[in-house]
Amino acid sequence: MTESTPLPAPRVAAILLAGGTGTRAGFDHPKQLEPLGGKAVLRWSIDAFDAHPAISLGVLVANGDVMAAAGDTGKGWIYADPGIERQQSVGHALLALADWEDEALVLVHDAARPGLTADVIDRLLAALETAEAAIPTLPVPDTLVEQAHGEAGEVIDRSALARVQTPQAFRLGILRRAHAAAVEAAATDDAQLVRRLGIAVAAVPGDARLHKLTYAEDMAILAGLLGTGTMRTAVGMGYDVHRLVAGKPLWIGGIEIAHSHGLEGHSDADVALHAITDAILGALADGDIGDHFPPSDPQWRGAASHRFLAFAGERVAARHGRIAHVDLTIIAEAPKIGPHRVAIRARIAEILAIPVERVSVKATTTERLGFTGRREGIAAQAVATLELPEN
Ligand SMILES: Nc1ccn([C@@H]2O[C@H](COP(=O)(O)OP(=O)(O)OP(=O)(O)O)[C@@H](O)[C@H]2O)c(=O)n1
Ligand SMILES: C[C@](O)(CO)[C@H](O)COP(=O)(O)O
Repeated sequence: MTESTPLPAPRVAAILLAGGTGTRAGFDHPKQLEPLGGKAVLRWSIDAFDAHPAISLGVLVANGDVMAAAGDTGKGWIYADPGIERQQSVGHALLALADWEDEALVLVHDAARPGLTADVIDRLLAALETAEAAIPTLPVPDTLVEQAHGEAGEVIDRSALARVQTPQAFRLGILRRAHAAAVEAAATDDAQLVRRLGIAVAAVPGDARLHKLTYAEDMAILAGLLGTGTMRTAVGMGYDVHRLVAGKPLWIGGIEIAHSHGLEGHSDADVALHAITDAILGALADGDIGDHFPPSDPQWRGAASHRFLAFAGERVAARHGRIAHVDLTIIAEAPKIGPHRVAIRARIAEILAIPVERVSVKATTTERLGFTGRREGIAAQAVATLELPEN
């Protein structure tokens, strides 16, 4: 009787799909390049595969710009051009693995899922000891209903459903067959194609951290899940002055106040909104109001200043930050601000799309001293407190 020798462990390749445009995320660059915790989203998966001892080769499917931004890769990586759809991108990666044996194993992963862990890879590879294909899944936490024309219909039994993540793990020969058979038939993932061959797909527990970046708001979820969501507090201050002249409308804090004089300026001269705009830009270290809306530019002549403030608020949102608080002090001998304070608070909160509780409006005189005391002008000071992601 001859003693049987154990078969050598199959080679394992990783296919990392970073060939999409990220249309739904709406960034001005592919979503896989969005920074997360100090590195691009796709870099998280590269690093996770690099760190896993079982994986001997990676295939990065990406165009030249994305590849360049991915930076240096550790263990062997080769590259493949993206296809029009995800399925074609996988097809290109399989061609890049043409000299690999059918018995090898392959993990197909979305670069848009940065929270890849060694545990998930281990579970998938363990499942391939007895199955030809394996995917990570998670239970469905919400009640599910059919819905049409804004009306909820029948409840769907969620105990029979699961959410499918990536990486998806396959015996390479099986994945090749599945893709060859599916040239005419699209599928949203690779496991579907394998099931169409009549081959069973094992389900292993997925991981909440494998949440997919699909929409811009997924970045905040990922930051929380991956522990990169540490925020820093940034404080900015703004100060502005405008001259009072007779017979002009007076705009302060986004509302018009009846008064004998109004403020003079290139725009509507809303001194309060200008101060807050500068405070927010200051906290962002993003220049000042004049950099973004130069007085020399005729398009801002007479402009309503709520546009400047809304712009500053949008800059905060674009950085995935939030406005924690705005504190405004208006310095005027006249008119009295007190009667208008509630309306000004509400208007500022509305422009910035934040709760009114995060807006403070105060007013003071300078006891008839100085230019404000002589009613020659009105000044405003503002302090903005922002919470911004560390990265
Ligand atoms: N032609 C494509 C399309 C998608 N992908 C990749 O497949 C993964 C999942 O696709 P999806 O989330 O749909 O990404 P996008 O196609 O970029 O997103 P969108 O549909 O919003 O444009 C992503 O990592 C994406 O980069 C790819 O490699 N090649
Ligand atoms: C592959 C996938 O991530 C599994 O859940 C998913 O099907 C991709 O879907 P998308 O609509 O192409 O983002």
